Amino acid sequence: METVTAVWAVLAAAVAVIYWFVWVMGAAEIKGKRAVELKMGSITRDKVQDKYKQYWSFFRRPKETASDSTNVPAFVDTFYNLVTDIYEWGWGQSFHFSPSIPGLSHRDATRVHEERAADLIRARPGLKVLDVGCGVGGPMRAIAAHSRANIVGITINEYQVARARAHNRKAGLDSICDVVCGNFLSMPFADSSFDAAYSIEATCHAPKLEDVYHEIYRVLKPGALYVSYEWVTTPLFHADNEEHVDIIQGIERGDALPGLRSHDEIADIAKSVGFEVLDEKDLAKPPAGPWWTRLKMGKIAYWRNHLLVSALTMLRIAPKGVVEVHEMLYETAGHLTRGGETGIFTPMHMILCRKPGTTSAGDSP
Ligand SMILES: C=C(CC[C@@H](C)[C@H]1CC[C@H]2C3=CC[C@H]4[C@H](C)[C@@H](O)CC[C@]4(C)[C@H]3CC[C@]12C)C(C)C
Ligand SMILES: C[S@@+](CC[C@H](N)C(=O)[O-])C[C@H]1O[C@@H](n2cnc3c(N)ncnc32)[C@H](O)[C@@H]1O
Repeated sequence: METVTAVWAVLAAAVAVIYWFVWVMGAAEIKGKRAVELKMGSITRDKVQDKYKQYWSFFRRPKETASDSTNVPAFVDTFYNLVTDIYEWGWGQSFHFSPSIPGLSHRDATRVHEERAADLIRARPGLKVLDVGCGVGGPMRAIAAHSRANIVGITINEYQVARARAHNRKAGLDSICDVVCGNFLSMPFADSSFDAAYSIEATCHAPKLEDVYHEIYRVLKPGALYVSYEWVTTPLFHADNEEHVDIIQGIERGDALPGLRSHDEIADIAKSVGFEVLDEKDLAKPPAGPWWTRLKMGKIAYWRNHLLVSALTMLRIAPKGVVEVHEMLYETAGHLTRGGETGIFTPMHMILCRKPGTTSAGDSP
């Protein structure tokens, strides 16, 4: 009898160990980050909690300084130091949403959404394409592999540059993918130096959309195409509805956004900097499958992750402050899900633009 119990105990322990490695730690094989490797970007271990407090102070600023947007890039940089590793570990190398597609994994649905952007700007071999707000380069690698175009990404966050470059090398795409650290409101690139550009869920961090669109317009060659997936409120949002306002403010606080824009502002802003608008639509609208189910279906996973980050912090493997950041993200996931379910918010309002003029790149198929 004791032997049977012992065998069962050994079997149960083996299953637990396999579960731990396959589900908890093993995710790193696909996503590139293990729970035990959670750092907080370029922030030193002892400064994480202070930086987290500093992040929140942005939302408590007095009214007089709220209109001063010069500190936004620094606040966004702090945010990405805090969240980049958790995003990579818990979501993957592409820091954006995508419509769910029946029969396809999240990974494949993500790739389809990224390839759609590449096809819209007609990315192809020999073109030099700009990725505005590139994160750790998930979209860049998918688009480079799909189109064989040369991609240059820009991100404000130094830590992401290092991560993106390491991933590019590992994927064997470093000969056609490059990443620079810089502010997309004032880019270190010459006028008319790119054949095409895209931005995926990144320009929402700009205090004024016209500033980043103006920069993109400047660095594009005449005739070049630009596509963006924008975070916006939809026509279903009502500013006099308390629940709506609560959801939108929750999204802004948990995602380092200086203020969400309305869907009907985007095309006017693009036109105001000189672009022709070729197409505009909410890619989340049916028949597209809901983008928020991936967030919602993970409740059990969130609790497992919460226990894991708490344990790693207690063991001093992860720095103090990771639990707070993880809790903030958990709350944000709730607000994003409500935004999707109510239909008042979309993270994929697509706008396709063209810089007027003629070029060999943008015009030919
Ligand atoms: C475009 C932006 C980021 C969009 C998404 C990639 C991220 C938004 C919310 C993030 C997450 C929320 C919950 C986390 C969870 C608690 C944790 O256990 C694992 C990671 C999360 C799933 C995390 C992953 C990335 C997001 C979905 C913004 C910033 C403009
Ligand atoms: C949500 S992530 C999306 C990253 C990438 N597009 C993707 O889908 O994986 C937003 C990105 O925009 C970048 N970003 C935000 N503000 C920026 C700024 N002022 N200049 C340059 N990059 C910025 C962030 O550093 C981050 O890489």
